[in-house]
Amino acid sequence: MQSAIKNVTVIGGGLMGSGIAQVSAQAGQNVILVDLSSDVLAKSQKSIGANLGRVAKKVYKDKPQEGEKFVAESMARIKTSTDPAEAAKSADLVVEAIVENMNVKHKLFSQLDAVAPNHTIFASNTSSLSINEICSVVKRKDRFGGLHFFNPVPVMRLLEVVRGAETSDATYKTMMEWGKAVGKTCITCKDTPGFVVNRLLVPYICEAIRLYERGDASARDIDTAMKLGAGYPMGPLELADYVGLDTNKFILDGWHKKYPDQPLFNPIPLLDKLVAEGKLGVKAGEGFYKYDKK
Ligand SMILES: CCCCCCCC(=O)CC(=O)SCCNC(=O)CCNC(=O)[C@H](O)C(C)(C)COP(=O)(O)OP(=O)(O)OC[C@H]1O[C@@H](n2cnc3c(N)ncnc32)[C@H](O)[C@@H]1OP(=O)(O)O
Ligand SMILES: NC(=O)C1=CN([C@@H]2O[C@H](COP(=O)(O)OP(=O)(O)OC[C@H]3O[C@@H](n4cnc5c(N)ncnc54)[C@H](O)[C@@H]3O)[C@@H](O)[C@H]2O)C=CC1
Repeated sequence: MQSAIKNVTVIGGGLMGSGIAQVSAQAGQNVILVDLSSDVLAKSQKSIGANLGRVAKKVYKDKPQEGEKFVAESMARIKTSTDPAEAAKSADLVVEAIVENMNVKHKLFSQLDAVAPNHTIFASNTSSLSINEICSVVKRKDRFGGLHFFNPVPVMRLLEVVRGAETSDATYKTMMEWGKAVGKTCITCKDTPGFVVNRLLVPYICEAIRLYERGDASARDIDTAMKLGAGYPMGPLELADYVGLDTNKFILDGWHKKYPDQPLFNPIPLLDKLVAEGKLGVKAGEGFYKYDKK
């Protein structure tokens, strides 16, 4: 699948941004990966190299030399920068994957809107914020939408393409084509809380935490139940630890504030307690389970 997009600027070089940069470069796009921290960028490049190696091992199983060439060429397509404005100047598409905070996203997009070429499409990878609210600060509302990837980006095959109230047909079509070009199956979402996946996943995980909090079953049994009884690759509490309990809480709190009458979004005392104790899941070494710290 051809895409009109050739130059992609990915802003935020953390977990999601590095994955988005990887799949874009793998698909032959020129990428600039931006973060405020050059340490983060160095770490991202390292993890992208390792993950490309995993892909190469699989795709070029019997042709190690071609595998090495694939890794080297993909890596060469990724430049890095600590200057978002400068990096947006050559972009056909900007994908934002910075911290999940409306004010910070507003600040970034208004800065980019002033310098990016007219044709440049802006997209946010937000998992829980409204696309219409994020794009309220830019003039190019017709060239703005959501491109919501899933973690781990190189492995998860879905891309949610979110149409805001003013996203044009042309922008939507370009985003869908680009998603296909980077190897994803795209679905179309409206700008509703959590789009499709997180609107279902967040209440599901929260109900699992409430079930455990009530003492109805052990954490292990809840996870085993959903893996063996419903065919999920991870149980809900394992997934909560994997995503990060702070992220779970952040999303829940934001939605509770916005939709106080929706009981599914009510706060969960056990989740609040674990986060207050710093038990944030895999990244902290402990959440519902204990992990070796990386
Ligand atoms: C309240 C909730 C709030 C959520 C809100 C925030 C989040 C969001 O906005 C949206 C999200 O992302 S939600 C999370 C979505 N992700 C999931 O549900 C992951 C579920 N887990 C899995 O699929 C597998 O356990 C998983 C794929 C992770 C690991 O699979 P395995 O256990 O089988 O482990 P492996 O054998 O190591 O890996 C399987 C294959 O994948 C390859 N691989 C893994 N990581 C990779 C990476 N980073 N890059 C490239 N390849 C990678 C690995 O090589 C292996 O390949 P094969 O050898 O061919 O099988
Ligand atoms: N973690 C997950 O499973 C998923 C997260 N998302 C969304 O993706 C976005 C990023 O999430 P993660 O990658 O998990 O976060 P992360 O914390 O791993 O990475 C964010 C990066 O953005 C950088 N950053 C912050 N402000 C910046 C700015 N103004 N300019 C340039 N860089 C800046 C930080 O230095 C950090 O490296 C969030 O909106 C999140 O909701 C979406 C799908 C899944």
